[in-house]
Amino acid sequence: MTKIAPSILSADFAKLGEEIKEVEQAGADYIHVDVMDGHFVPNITIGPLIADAIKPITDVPLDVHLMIENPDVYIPQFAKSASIITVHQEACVHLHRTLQLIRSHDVKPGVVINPGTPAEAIKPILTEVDLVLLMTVNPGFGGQSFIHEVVPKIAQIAAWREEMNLDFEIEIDGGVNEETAPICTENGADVLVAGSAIFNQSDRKEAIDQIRKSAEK
Ligand SMILES: O=C(CO)[C@@H](O)[C@H](O)COP(=O)(O)O
Repeated sequence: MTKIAPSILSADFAKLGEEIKEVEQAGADYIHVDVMDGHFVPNITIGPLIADAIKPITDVPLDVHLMIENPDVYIPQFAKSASIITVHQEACVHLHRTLQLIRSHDVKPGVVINPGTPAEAIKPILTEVDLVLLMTVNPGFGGQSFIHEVVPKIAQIAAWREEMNLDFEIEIDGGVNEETAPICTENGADVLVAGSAIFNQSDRKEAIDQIRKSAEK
């Protein structure tokens, strides 16, 4: 079954705990936590203190997406709460070492690439990851439109996964909704991140169910 990861970037931060409880009860598979530093991306969001505060209120694994420069500095802090930590290929000077650092903290390592980065940039490290996250918007903000030109990269990563006999998950993030979800899954995606398509709806269960249903058509 397609996994759904609500992105709390689009939640109401004044009642974050309630928002997380609601998507947990609505069947979320991961809670997607967008960490932005105002340098790698033009926005500032969540730090390790917030991730630590979220962790005890939910049984859903935290999928922490680091959109920050020098991620190695913050990995030990986020490792206290995260089940998965993803780092950007574009932000890592020594990507292989950074992925091993994440695993050394007993956290699943994942790699992310921006829409403008070719799939080939991460081919040499696919053996090191539990998850590949393909951005279908330029990172920094929720509510943007899905960039369709990324779709062939989903299929390419899925083909390499099969050829190399690997079993990492493929996650898609940005502009995912009922219309774009099936495009992702028919090309090999397993996990769909959705922010505005879930949190902008009053009935979060209905929103999650609809995205999942359309993804599995
Ligand atoms: O990482 C990001 C944005 O940088 C995403 O996780 C967004 O939060 C997704 O929001 P929607 O496009 O689903 O509204």
